[in-house]
Amino acid sequence: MTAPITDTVADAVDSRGGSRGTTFVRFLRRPAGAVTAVVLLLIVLVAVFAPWLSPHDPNAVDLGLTRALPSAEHPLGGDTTGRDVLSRIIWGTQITLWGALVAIVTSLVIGVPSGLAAGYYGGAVDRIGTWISDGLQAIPGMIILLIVAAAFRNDFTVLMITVGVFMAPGYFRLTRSTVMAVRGEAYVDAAKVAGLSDLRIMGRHVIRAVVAPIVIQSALTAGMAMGMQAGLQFLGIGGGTTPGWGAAMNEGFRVMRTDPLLLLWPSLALGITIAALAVMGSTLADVISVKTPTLSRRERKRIARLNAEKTPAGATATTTGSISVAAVDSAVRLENLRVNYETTDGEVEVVHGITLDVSPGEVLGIVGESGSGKSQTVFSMLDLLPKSGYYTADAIWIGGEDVTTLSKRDRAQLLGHEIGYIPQEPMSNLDPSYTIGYQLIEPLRAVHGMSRSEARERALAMLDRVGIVDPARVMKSYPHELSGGMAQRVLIAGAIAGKPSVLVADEPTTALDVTVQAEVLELLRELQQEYDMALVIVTHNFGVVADLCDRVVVMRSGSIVEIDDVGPIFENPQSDYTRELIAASLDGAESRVELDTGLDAHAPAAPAAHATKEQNA
Ligand SMILES: Nc1ncnc2c1ncn2[C@@H]1O[C@H](COP(=O)(O)OP(=O)(O)OP(=O)(O)O)[C@@H](O)[C@H]1O
Repeated sequence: MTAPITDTVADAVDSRGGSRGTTFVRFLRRPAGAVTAVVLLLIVLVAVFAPWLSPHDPNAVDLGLTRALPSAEHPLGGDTTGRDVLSRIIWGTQITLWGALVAIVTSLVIGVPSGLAAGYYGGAVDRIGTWISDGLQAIPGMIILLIVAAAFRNDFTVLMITVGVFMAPGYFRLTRSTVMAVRGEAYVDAAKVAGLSDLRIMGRHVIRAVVAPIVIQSALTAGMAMGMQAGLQFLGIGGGTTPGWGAAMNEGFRVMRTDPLLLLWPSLALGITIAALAVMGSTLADVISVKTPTLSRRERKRIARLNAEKTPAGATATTTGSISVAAVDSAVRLENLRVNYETTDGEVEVVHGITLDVSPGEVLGIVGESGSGKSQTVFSMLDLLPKSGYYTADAIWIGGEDVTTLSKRDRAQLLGHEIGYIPQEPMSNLDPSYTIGYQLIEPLRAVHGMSRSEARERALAMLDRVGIVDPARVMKSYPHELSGGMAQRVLIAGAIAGKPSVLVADEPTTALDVTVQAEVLELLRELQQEYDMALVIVTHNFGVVADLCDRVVVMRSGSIVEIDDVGPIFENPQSDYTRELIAASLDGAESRVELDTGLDAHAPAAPAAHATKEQNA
């Protein structure tokens, strides 16, 4: 038996040095992250080394320097009272960063513990915390700041502490909602059961969930605090003799017409710092939320090779399912297909080595409960897995050719030619900005090399064929003008326009009104027979299976539990799971026969209790 693929991937990941790098490393790998890190580091260095970097005393007045233009000795010139602008900007960096730090620490100290307590305990603690937070937000902060400035003689640090108090509700709400989302997690219960104190659980386990959002929030709050600080200084509050950027902007603003540079320098300093913090916040959010970095093609091949090497000689990989015809005679054949996703918890295998095939002209149903791996199986067939996922397979045969040897590009060429695809959600698969005609004609021209008039003719014919009443009008319509049933017919028309030999339909009726489901299934059956296509239909409805399919694959938790012709599956299911699925699917549903003989011939809901293909033919 082969080693579990996840072990091998873990090995591979470890061999690359930890779980694909820390958040910080991933942040630095992004161009925006690297640039902002460098910019912010420089700003911090300027602030720390201000006494050494500043060429002059920032408060020293030299009347000869009044409004002086930039020169070699004073690279940014002099201000309105004859002080060196560069020195004041450098010292202003220190003041600005200090102010932001004071405000953030104050917000953190107030907002995070109170948010933790409110989210963790809920009830009265939460209510009181929320009232205070709402109350703080309702108070006009500027008036309080003016009072504080007057009471504390414009003390800059006290003012920034006050700014921090007004920013604390942001941290409170963020922490509270994050904690609420995790407080019911099994690991929190487990910690409680283990007898840990609430304080310890919050401090050790729950706080971990809030660290990432708080770091992001802090980057944004720092920018806001700097903006407020500059705003206050601009209004002449909290400035004093402190060489702050806001005070410099105030001065520059007053002489903007005659000495615009005096406004430019502090504005640039503030703008660059706030922009860097904002970009850092959004890049961090990106890095932290998108925790599914993709493995390169080469890496995936290496992992597949490592797995193969781990398989003992003579042993074959565990696989479920079976095949019915020789590979070259099949329309599609999957051999030992595995699908993996990279998640925050590492590599997860969601399809565990399945083998199945479809003959030309055959209808194969893939059934199973939600999450059983049906869609992942067909996405692998189509090579349409999302970036964070990948498959490995001994072979995937399409039209008698093993397509795993093809390049990504050649593989894509099969779509629309060899394989057609009908998705689950018709509306979201049509572009709202283009007419139906454009969306049908474009692929026929681009993929099938038809002229505009040929493509238009084919599109009209296909729309007519799928039962669209006024094709010429629908061609001019936009998706929002169509009903769900019409949209699905349009997509079916698009899928078969290239006359594929295999049509893959992923729950094609799930999103449709129950009254049109049967019509769409009927249409699929007709088209499949008319074009003699193999049809792979994903569903969790055994009624659909009974109605449409020749053979059925029953999937559960990423494996095939049963694969057989429709007759035997219904008459004598081998697995209890299949039996339960049939019972659940058909329980209480009217049969198609009952519906067809009923009053409304067009109202056959979830098709098909005990109907068979023969009965419906
Ligand atoms: N992007 C993803 N990242 C991680 N796991 C995923 C991702 N997409 C799907 N999965 C997992 O793969 C498994 C199979 O999903 P799949 O979509 O194939 O189920 P399904 O049988 O088609 O279900 P449904 O009938 O609900 O569409 C599920 O456990 C799902 O959580």
